Amino acid sequence: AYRWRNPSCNGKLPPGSMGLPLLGESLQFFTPYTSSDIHPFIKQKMERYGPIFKTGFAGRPTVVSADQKFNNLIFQQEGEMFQSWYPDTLNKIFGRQNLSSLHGFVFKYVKNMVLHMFGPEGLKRMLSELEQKACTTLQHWSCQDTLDLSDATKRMIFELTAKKLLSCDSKETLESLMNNFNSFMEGLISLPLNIPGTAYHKCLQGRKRAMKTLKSMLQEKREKPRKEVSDFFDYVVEELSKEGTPLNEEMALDLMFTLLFASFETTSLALTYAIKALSDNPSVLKKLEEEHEGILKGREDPNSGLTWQEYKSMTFTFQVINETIRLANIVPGIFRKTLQEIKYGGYTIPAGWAIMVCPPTVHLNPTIYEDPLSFNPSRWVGMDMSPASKHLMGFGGGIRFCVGADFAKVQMAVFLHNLVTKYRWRPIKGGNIVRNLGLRFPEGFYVRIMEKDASKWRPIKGGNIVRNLGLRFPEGFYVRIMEKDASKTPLNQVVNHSSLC
Ligand code: HEM
Repeated sequence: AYRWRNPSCNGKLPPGSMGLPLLGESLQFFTPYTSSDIHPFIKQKMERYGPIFKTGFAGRPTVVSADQKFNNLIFQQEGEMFQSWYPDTLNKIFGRQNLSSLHGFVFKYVKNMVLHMFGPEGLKRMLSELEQKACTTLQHWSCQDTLDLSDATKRMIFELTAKKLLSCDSKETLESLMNNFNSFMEGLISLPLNIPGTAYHKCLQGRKRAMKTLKSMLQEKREKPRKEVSDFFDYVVEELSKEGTPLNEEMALDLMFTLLFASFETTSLALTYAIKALSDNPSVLKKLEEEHEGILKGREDPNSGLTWQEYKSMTFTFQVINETIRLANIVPGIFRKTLQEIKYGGYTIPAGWAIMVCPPTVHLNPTIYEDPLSFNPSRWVGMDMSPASKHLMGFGGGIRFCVGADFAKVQMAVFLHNLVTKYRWRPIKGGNIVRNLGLRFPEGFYVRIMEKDASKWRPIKGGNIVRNLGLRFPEGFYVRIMEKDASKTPLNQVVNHSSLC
């Protein structure tokens, strides 16, 4: 305990406290919180010790950095002074392979995949596939009375990613893979107690089952390799068949699992956050709608799909995405370990210590972003929009910068384009909507999102009700009010609001 609390060092260690032996201050760090602000634990420590402080995290002495210059040094010196590192519990969960050792493959293969998809023909196909997925998903969503946005987005991105990575179309396989990933995610940040019933146990079981599915898919692919490489799994199979390749089957499976994990949870969270932020900020939504309506108006053929030029012209959309990445803080901590003794800012950090770069401390710093907690995409006008700028590290930085960043942005932009040009929605939570609407609908009524030409539905006419409802539907939109048991209400039997008041 003494040695844990007083680590040896050839100089002055950053200030801070180490917490309990081994456990350190992990529990405080993982305390859930509901605000969009910096984690209260980090905030408290920064106020007390400044932007660089020491703590104990996941069994390791750790230095947390909220210092911009130090963050840059950490990203730029990857492989020299610092190296990617994940807490040991994560390595255990992810299998025997250290995730870091997969970096070379990840980089090469994801680059290949992206190049393949984003080549001259690939690009067109990619946009059309993404748009098709957005259209079918939104159609499905609009047929439901209400939906949990976070779950629904997750499902959509998972299906899309599984298709691009594995060409997996089978509903059952997707369902089972997704369930296993969900179990995995739920226990990823939990106490490592491998006893049946615990979240950690479910997490390990989820991973085990998902790996089994991936293994049988890989075997199938190896038995019947395709002539043309069309998904990411094909690249892996091709590489496995090469003589002298350092990639083995176990690493390949770890890689597939990691990629599914790295891409679906992050992108779906970002999209959910964007839609929520748009709902909460009507003026931003209006501006976004205008940009996308403009794209539709500028088309010669109104039925043609999105083109790359159109995508590139989405200036405001990119600002919305940047603002989302800044505020959503999807990856709240990026981990490294020191390969040698580091001297910085008068402090000495011994070799072998963990370093945690904390992006929210930069993203929510009021000296960089005025009124940092407000969702204001226009703040990006004239700012460095590159996703790897020193003020935006949602996708990391340096050589480990997220290889899927461009892919994630295209997915988000295409989905938002289809959402704002064809649909309207309203956030509801339980019976709240009844009170929020300002009308006296009985508790339990729902408002449904509709396609613009819902002409068969009985209209509650005029802009008045729209304004009264606090909804921002343009004139001529229809609102369908349904009884709770909407499944039994025939489409043409719509309740007029006046009869409910
Ligand atoms: C909004 C969506 C996303 C966010 C916020 C995000 C965030 C990040 C961050 C912060 C890193 C740096 C990790 C580090 O330095 O240790 C990273 C790396 C990475 N991301 Fe993403 N990511 C997103 C989407 C994706 C997608 C769609 C893919 C796959 C197609 C992907 C695959 C990867 C990979 C392979 C790495 C490199 C891991 C390594 O080199 O160790 N990510 N991502």
